[in-house]
Amino acid sequence: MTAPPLIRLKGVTKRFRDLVANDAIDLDIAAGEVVALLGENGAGKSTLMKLAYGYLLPDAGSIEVDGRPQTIHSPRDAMALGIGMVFQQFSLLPALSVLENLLLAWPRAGRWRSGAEDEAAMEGLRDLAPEIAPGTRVRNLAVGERQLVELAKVLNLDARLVILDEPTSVLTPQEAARLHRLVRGLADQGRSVVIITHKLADVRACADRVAVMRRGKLVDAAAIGDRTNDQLVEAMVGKSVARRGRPAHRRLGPPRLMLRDLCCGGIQPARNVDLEVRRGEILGIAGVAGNGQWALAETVAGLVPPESGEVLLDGESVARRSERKAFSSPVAYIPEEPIRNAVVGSLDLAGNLALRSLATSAPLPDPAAAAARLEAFDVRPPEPGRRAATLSGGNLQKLVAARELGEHPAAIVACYPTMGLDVHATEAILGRLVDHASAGAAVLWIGEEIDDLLAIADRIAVIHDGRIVADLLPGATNAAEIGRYMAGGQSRAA
Ligand SMILES: Nc1ncnc2c1ncn2[C@@H]1O[C@H](COP(=O)(O)OP(=O)(O)OP(=O)(O)O)[C@@H](O)[C@H]1O
Repeated sequence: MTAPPLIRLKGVTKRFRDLVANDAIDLDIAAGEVVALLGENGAGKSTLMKLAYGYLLPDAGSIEVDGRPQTIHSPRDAMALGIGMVFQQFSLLPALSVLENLLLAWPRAGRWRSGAEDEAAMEGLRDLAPEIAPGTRVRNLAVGERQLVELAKVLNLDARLVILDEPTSVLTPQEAARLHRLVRGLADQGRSVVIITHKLADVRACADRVAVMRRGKLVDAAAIGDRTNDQLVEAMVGKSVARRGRPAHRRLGPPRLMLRDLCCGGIQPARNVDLEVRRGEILGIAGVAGNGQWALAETVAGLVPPESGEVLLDGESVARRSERKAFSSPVAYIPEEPIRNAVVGSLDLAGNLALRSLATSAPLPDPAAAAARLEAFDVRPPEPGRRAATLSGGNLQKLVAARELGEHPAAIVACYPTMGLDVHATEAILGRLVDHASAGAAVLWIGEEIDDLLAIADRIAVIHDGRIVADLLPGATNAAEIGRYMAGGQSRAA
């Protein structure tokens, strides 16, 4: 007799009012198996895994663990069954140290804290990331490091099934490779992993099997060796996606956005940045997260005043000098983690589109215009009156793009604008950046995918430790060279 799967979802359905987020899904996950869960934004992946994790309850269908029916009422129930989940938004407390965060979730905590307990709580993390010191405050960790702490927290709960929700969207290529090895290591120990991802590289590197969702339904499930990448993309979006490259004959005009000896403060500052972005140019900035990109972007976008130096747009200073100016900056801005930094979850979609107008007392766009904007950016569902917090992660990202890229900005600062987006939406957003540049905008694009930067940016600057260490032409460099500059290996001025 064959052993039952670790978890079996049978006819699982979840509705949010009239929206069927999961429609009679059947899915088995065996012990020791890595399943990649794919699907376009809003397909229902996170919802399905939240059902397995007891964060949501199904409206119909059943869940079996080790062959026994279970009602998983809460994450606590899930953890008792050996099911753990690492979310897109982390649940660590930034003001506490790494060790304190691990102890807070430590299931075998005694009445009094002991050195032995500290050691045991840290043991898992030591295997994952020996370089992370227990006393470091979480707020001082790079985002990739935070994710490893979060993962250690889940593994400390003796999880037999680890669910990872888009774990590599914020990681550098090197960190992603480490995570892939780690996932394979977990499978070798007999643990199961579900990895929700938009990246086919993740699927190829570590999955045994793929399951593809589309509009709430499971549309394909197969061994990884039985599907090509083209087949997977087609299963996800229903049609093949044409890649757009750099337009061959774009004319670059005079410098439009100029950063002059710009110094930006903060925990990860940027120092003495001199950059020019010409009219019609897309300047890509590559770098490992936490090397000053955040400070640079917030300063250029006019949210934070510079420590020194200048930001000029068409010769005029756009650096923040007053509170009021922060909202009236002419620079369109997609910040890092837009879900946390650029959306008001309790406001409806129309309100979020109008945030700049609300802040500057400009007239509000009418509801029909808001609906048209949501349609144009493929925000699903495109309902202006819907509360933003009910959108999927990728659709929230599209909402911010719809606000910032919907008009005709003279300059754009876009931080990781395609993070968490499916292939289709990624192409749409990159296409918008190209179109704005073609119309004369100066685009500063802080990117996560080196291949995308190489394919689309006109120039790539690399930031390391707050300084621009290289200024490269895509035709004269490659991913390996950029990776070396990102790691601080060398420096080269343009
Ligand atoms: N709490 C909620 N209330 C109302 N609708 C919701 C809620 N949570 C999710 N939805 C809707 O359910 C659908 C599926 O969302 P889900 O987050 O599962 O998608 P996803 O495939 O994980 O997307 P992404 O790749 O963008 O993260 C979306 O249309 C979303 O707007």
